[in-house]
Amino acid sequence: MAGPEWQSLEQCLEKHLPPADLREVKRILYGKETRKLDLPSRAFEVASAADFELQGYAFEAAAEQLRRPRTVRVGLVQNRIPLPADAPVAEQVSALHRRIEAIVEVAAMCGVNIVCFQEAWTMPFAFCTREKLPWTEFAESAEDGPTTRFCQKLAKKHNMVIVSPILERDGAHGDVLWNTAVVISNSGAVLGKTRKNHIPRVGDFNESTYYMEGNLGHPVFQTPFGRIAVNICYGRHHPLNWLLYSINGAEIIFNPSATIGALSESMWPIEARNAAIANHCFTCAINRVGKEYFPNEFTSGDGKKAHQDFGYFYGSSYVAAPDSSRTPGLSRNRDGLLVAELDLNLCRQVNDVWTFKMTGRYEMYARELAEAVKPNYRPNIVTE
Ligand SMILES: NC(=O)NCCC(=O)O
Repeated sequence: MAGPEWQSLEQCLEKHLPPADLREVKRILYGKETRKLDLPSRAFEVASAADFELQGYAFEAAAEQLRRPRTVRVGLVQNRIPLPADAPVAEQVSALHRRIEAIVEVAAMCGVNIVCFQEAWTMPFAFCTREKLPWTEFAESAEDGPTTRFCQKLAKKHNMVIVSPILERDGAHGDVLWNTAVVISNSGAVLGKTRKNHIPRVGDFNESTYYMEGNLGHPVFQTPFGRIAVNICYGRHHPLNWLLYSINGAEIIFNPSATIGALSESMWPIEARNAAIANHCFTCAINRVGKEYFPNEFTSGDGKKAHQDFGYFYGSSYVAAPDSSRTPGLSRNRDGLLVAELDLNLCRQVNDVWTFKMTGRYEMYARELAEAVKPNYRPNIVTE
């Protein structure tokens, strides 16, 4: 499996396909072409000096007579950890704050209204180790921890909604941990929080060692820039999880993730895109970048040798739209900011054409599911 030397699917297609073939391949793999955003040259200069990639695209909707365009710019941030995983905890957190602050400055230059960071962005993705200390020391209060306070300042300064996925320490309930995304309003107030509903039990993703499945349901946050929800990482494999955010009115669903190539790279371009189509909304898939090495070896419980890394986090963050179009991905190997301009009117326009909300048989599914979860359920299999 390719590591950082393989930059991206897009770069490979562009390098090898003749233009006519490339057009057709892109039509199928990426849908209607997204327009390149004209971002300020200063933003590109700052991004380049700070060694991160900047890309911008716009999704368009048809003009309506009664509604004005509902245009919003989202920013997706992917990054590697700037310090090694065995550096002191406070230094790692501080280095990540500085890195994200620099990227958010550029997001502000690009007119971003809502920015979302990657899953557990203030720490290395240490859940593979199954060790408690020092990793649990990265957990913070969602309401008033140092990272939330840091994000509040940024949100207010840039008039930007910030989605900040962290490892949460819940002091009000016995100091337990959660995998949480804090949503901070552009006013700087904490609008609320949402928790990861599905915990992976696959490969080295040993996350149930640290926290349990979220207990906050499927909240949707009304912001001045649209209704948003956060489906954290492994939740993207669960169509009903996306559905319930959509049923609660989400127009944009962020999917902050941490996932590796050997496990999920072939699923990555499909799942968030499919969710955008199936739920008539925009989805924003964000993945971290690079390899993270841990001080102590761990095994994957598969009879193979112990090792000190998880595998390769392949970045490739992208935005998908309800009409099946999507942006190209950020690269697999660099920190990056993807800016996407969305016209939220597209959600209802596609809904009116494809009518999934109208043709979905929710009452039938609800009835049958209610039966299927009963312990004495007998599957409805017809035999001769
Ligand atoms: N962080 C996380 O839930 N990763 C699980 C692996 C995957 O969903 O690809």
